[in-house]
Amino acid sequence: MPVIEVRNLRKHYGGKPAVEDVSFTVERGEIFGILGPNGAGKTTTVECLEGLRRPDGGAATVLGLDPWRDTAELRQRLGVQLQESRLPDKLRVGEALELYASFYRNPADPDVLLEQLGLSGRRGTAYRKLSGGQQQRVSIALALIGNPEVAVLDELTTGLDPQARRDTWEVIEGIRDRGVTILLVTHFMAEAERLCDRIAVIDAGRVVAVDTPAGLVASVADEQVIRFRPSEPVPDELFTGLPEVRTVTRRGEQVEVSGVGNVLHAVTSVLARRGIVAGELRVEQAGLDDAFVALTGRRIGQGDH
Ligand SMILES: Nc1ncnc2c1ncn2[C@@H]1O[C@H](COP(=O)(O)OP(=O)(O)OP(=O)(O)O)[C@@H](O)[C@H]1O
Repeated sequence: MPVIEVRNLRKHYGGKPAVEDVSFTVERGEIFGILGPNGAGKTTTVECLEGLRRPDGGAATVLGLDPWRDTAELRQRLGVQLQESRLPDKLRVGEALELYASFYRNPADPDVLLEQLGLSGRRGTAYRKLSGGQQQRVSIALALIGNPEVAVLDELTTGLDPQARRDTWEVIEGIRDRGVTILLVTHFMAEAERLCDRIAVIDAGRVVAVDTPAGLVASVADEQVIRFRPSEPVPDELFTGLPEVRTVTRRGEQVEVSGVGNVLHAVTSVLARRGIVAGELRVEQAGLDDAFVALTGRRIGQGDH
């Protein structure tokens, strides 16, 4: 039996759709990613799984339980890291863990958990005195203090520097190795690619693909991405009219053209005819980032390189 099963989930806020049609299943021991741009409906989906919101349509079960009806039972078995979870500034790390442990039937040993998360020296430190990465690890510890079978981690590494982010990824892999199934909400491509066994790509309240990171990349494997800085402004239409071109995106002055076949020749020819020089020209095979653009027509995870 899957650990999480979501079928045609739907949730509207005041008539406005947040989740239109979301279906996926998560198997025991997986790190399953929900990837999508801001406002895609990721948080609403996981809030339905946590019993915090009642779906308007469809069905969801977690560990065979109905999150809305069996909330009390589910809370004992599901760990939740809240988005931007904040604790009272003066609360010490050890106190926070003891407090949260008291909510559970069968809590983890706070000292063991702090050791596993590299926080054993911080037991007596006030929450506000911790670095961003340490605060994040405390919020992960709080999600795990009830010894959950499933943990939902929402925007795990948002706001962390690259080193703290990599350290956190190692922590998550360690938790999975202990047998905890993890549902990871993210808009960072590198995070999804590195950590997730499978990913549901969500856009505008709908699942547009569910696959392994490699499978998602393979779906655009014949695609190339050309990046360059034109010597003068060029309109998108110059490229979008070419049969080889799929998408045109811009990052500041840089133009990114993705396409298939001999797209490089097509792009450089059209530029040459106009006497435009393509500075800093680079050609790359498609990655998860590009698979996402191909699936949704949009780019997310900027700055995540
Ligand atoms: N309580 C609410 N009341 C009304 N609208 C809401 C509420 N919560 C979310 N929304 C809207 O529902 C849509 C989906 O939001 P949701 O937070 O689920 O997306 P998300 O993918 O998690 O985005 P983010 O990455 O920004 O958290 C958005 O358009 C959002 O503005």
